[in-house]
Amino acid sequence: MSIASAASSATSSATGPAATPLVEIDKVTGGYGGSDILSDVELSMTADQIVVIIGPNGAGKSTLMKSVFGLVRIRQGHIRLDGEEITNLRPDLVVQKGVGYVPQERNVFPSMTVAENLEMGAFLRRDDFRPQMRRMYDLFPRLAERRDQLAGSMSGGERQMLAMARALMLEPRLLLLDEPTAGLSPLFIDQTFERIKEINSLGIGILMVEQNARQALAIADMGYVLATGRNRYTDTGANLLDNPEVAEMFLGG
Ligand SMILES: Nc1ncnc2c1ncn2[C@@H]1O[C@H](COP(=O)(O)OP(=O)(O)OP(=O)(O)O)[C@@H](O)[C@H]1O
Repeated sequence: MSIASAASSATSSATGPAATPLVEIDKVTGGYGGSDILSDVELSMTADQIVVIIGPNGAGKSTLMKSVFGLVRIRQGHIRLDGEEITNLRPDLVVQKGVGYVPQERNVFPSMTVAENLEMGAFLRRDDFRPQMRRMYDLFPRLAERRDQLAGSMSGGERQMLAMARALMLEPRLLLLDEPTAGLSPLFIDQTFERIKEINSLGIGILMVEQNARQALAIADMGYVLATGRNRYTDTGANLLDNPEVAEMFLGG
């Protein structure tokens, strides 16, 4: 499916009378090995939304993202993608269902060029992926300029762009971003949030964890505050920014 057709189907499903959520995390409890990190966590979003997860260090934000991607053992509860059960599905199968995941670190192949990284991102495609590659170069002109440069020699911000573009090569309907602005300069942070809005406007749902919580909530349709593996606050991004308790406890006053 092209990005354009993904956009139109996402828009119609999100605005239809009984829109199925793109992602539904339904009372999920789970973690690593025998110990639970997440307890009864709930989250729901549609394909037209940007949803941000914030919370203190160790709250389980990355674990929640990983649980959608099949990297965490879910002991109780369900995760559904467009109504289809994906609870504990293997990551390679989650990718096939249309989920892209950009982890916080080690998200590009440093010894490969930009172009080779994008080709690697298209590994599951049987069709001609070059049109999508051109779309990525349009979306991230910086990558086009540096297509023959080794990813390992690029700046942090450029690597983040490449990691996002690589995840988009399979034209996912959901993009999971774990701290996409971590370690970036203010200019790159602004640019990254702009790109994220642009990707979302193509009909791709964005679920992201962010430490730059104020800026992330400012572009978010919904925000989820997690603390000690549980839902603490759930509201629109704007309302969370306006909530004095949230500001004091989770946004640094
Ligand atoms: N692979 C793992 N095996 C065991 N425990 C883990 C693993 N990854 C994370 N944890 C633990 O799970 C808890 C939640 O970690 P997680 O990375 O989800 O938190 P977070 O909210 O994303 O934190 P931060 O903001 O610091 O990145 C922490 O106590 C962490 O030590």
